[in-house]
Amino acid sequence: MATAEAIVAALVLGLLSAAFLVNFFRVKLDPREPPVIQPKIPLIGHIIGLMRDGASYFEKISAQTKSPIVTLPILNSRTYVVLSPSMAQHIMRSPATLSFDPIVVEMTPRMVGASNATKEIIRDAKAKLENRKPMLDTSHEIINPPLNAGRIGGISAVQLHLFSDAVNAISDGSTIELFRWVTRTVTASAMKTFYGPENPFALNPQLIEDFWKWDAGMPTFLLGLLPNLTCREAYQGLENCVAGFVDYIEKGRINQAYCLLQERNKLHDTFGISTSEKARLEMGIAFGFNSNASITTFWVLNNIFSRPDLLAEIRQEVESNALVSPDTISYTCLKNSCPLLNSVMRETLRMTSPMLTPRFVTADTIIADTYLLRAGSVVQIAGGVLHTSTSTWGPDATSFNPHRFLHTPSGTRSSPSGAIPNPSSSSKDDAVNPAAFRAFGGGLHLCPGRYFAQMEIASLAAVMAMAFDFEPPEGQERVAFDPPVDAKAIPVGTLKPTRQLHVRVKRRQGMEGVRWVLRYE
Ligand code: HEM
Repeated sequence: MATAEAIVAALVLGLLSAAFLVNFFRVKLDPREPPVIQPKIPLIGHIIGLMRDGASYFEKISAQTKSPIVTLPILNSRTYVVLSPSMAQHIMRSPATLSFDPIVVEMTPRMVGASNATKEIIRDAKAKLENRKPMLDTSHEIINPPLNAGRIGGISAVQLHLFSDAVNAISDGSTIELFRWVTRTVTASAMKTFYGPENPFALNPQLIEDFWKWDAGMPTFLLGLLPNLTCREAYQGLENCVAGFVDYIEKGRINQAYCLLQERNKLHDTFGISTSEKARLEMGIAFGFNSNASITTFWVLNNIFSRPDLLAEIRQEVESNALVSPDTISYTCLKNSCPLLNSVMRETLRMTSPMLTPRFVTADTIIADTYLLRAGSVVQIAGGVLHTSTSTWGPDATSFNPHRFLHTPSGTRSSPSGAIPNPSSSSKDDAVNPAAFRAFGGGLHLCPGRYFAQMEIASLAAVMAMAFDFEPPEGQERVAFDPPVDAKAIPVGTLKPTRQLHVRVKRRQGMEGVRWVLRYE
């Protein structure tokens, strides 16, 4: 009996202490904050959900509410999640207190394994006291203008030349794993274009593989889960690339790089960042150059080649409007005169880039004249939810519709049959709010590389469509298109396929001898 009483007492005590701990840690919410979605397991339920379901967890959250923004209590803090395009617009219009910079300060060093000292340099807390621009503002001013649409002609020409060489080098009838071929081709080319012919990846091509090993471990790096112990391959990949960049900087080869990289290197020198730490920061920007655009190109190729009718239409469009001589494709014509190709590219981004565009709340902020966002919290825009909302895109929101962006870069709502109304018959209500398309983020930090990225994706897709048929590899009856998207991944960027896709690349009949030229103008 005494033992039973002791057990009951211990259980009661345990429950009381658990209740005390939950209450002690439970975040104190203000009634003006967005509606709260309580997790099933107190304190950590949302963390478990996010780890388990990745970005698709937000779809589960969205199904529980009609509110345009919600509060998720996590431990003794909260995260706000935006679930509507108009609320996303409000968030993007408040960069003074909903800032990307603290996220960059926290995440960049984790991503590239930089030291705390570098983190503090990036934070540049003294800037205000010293009455000068913070380092990240200057960095922004260095990086963004040379990536503007009007200034990328030179680097685009280099990149397109390298793409043409890579396409012409494919031997007729060979079998390639498409994801690997595209990502490695784009990486090798972009590194040459941005860092010059003696870039570390050109001198040691094994670093291209190391880069992608690192890329595969990115969620672990960003979550700070001790990548040196928990994902050794990705960690070693990063360290190898960093060593390559150290050598590159020490040998003065950064002087061969595109202007923004040279200026950025000088800025890092001004702030006293050491060579090894500068090398790590190069990996941060190389991620921007290499990752999302190449993964998107893979999906665009999959989406076009898996639909014979679409492939025929795209070939017709390119041939009529962008083939400026029998072997030459002009990107300017692809951009201006190939609406179907551009629509396919944006639709592909909608389906595979559920970006979260996080912002840190630096001071209490009332948003949309209604909701209080508390200082010290993070607000994220659930790109996946916005990209698949039937009320925004129409009843076929979760499927690929190549015509969705045919008439406008923001997209048009589909009819119940899946048709996209053409502009003459469509009403204003059919136009999709531009804030619903989240692939390139938005506001002050809207991706500055988007013009370059679209040039890469459209050009590589067009030349592959013109040059090749994709046939099943030997022993396979058909090409295994449409590998499932890794929807449960924490969306660090464009989602990857969950399996390989092998294709036999056959030159098109009558075009066997063409040496393709991609040019910018
Ligand atoms: C399909 C390809 C790409 C996608 C989907 C993409 C997406 C994004 C997104 C979502 C952001 C954050 C925006 C925000 O928080 O509002 C971003 C930022 C950025 N991207 Fe891209 N990106 C792509 C390609 C590129 C390329 C090719 C470059 C460089 C040439 C690049 C350079 C950058 C830079 C420097 C930033 C940071 C902007 C800032 O801090 O203000 N991106 N990108």
